Amino acid sequence: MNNTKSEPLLLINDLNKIFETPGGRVEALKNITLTVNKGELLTIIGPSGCGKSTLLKIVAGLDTGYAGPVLLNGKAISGPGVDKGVIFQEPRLFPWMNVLQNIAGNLSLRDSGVRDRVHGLVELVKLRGFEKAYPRELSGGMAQRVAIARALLRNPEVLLLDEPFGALDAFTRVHMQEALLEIWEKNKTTMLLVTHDIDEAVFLGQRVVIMEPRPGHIRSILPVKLTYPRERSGTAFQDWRRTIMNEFEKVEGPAVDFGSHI
Ligand SMILES: Nc1ncnc2c1ncn2[C@@H]1O[C@H](COP(=O)(O)OP(=O)(O)OP(=O)(O)O)[C@@H](O)[C@H]1O
Repeated sequence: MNNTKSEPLLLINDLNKIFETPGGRVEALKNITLTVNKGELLTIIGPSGCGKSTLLKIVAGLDTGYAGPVLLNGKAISGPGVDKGVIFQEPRLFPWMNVLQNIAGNLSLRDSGVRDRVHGLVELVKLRGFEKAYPRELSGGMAQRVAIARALLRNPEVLLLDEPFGALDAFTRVHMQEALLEIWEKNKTTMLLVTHDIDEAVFLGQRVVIMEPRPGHIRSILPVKLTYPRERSGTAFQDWRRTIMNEFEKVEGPAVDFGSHI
């Protein structure tokens, strides 16, 4: 399935980001140009320090000190907001709130509209039966699904996922990748997902952005011309994995995870 409309949502044009540090200037991002279409699922991969998180933070509006236009729906991103959902490696749930309350956040569950939508999201992320559970009672994968539901409740234009499954064991990670694809196919939310895992990048991405460090820049953007669901053990998947891997082997920098699949 390919639910991408060729309508641009995110336009990044010659983005440059420099950190001034006591040790000198760090060119975290250099000449980043990227267009992401509405409904697209894009994965970003690269060795440590190539600027993946910095790029995501800028799109999230969490870092506004950069040069070069970054436009969401034609408007410059000027700060964080509910139109940009962010998922980090750790789910960042409130320990004193149950699943429903964590998803609702500052929205009142007494509002029947909110309640209905929260319950719909509980279904979507497959947490029925755990509505009243507290974060300490959830597995890592379940907690991450709560975080995704919480972001989706706000109807974000784009969901930004920074190594969302990096802290999970390989088995749970594979399940979460499948769950995320299901959510994406049902909800059609545009997603940018940063990962260290080539398998994950190829399994999820319609396009894979390969970044390189010092300075952080895009080395290449490769389409993965495979329909969903993708069969990891299939020849076509392995061929695409090899194509991305071949490109990746040219990247300089610390090693990445070449295979966390089970
Ligand atoms: N707040 C900061 N102050 C100074 N330098 C920073 C800051 N944040 C990031 N950097 C530097 O910018 C570069 C890119 O960092 P970034 O965290 O975006 O990389 P990354 O690709 O996400 O790495 P990782 O995969 O390890 O998370 C690195 O050299 C890093 O040291």
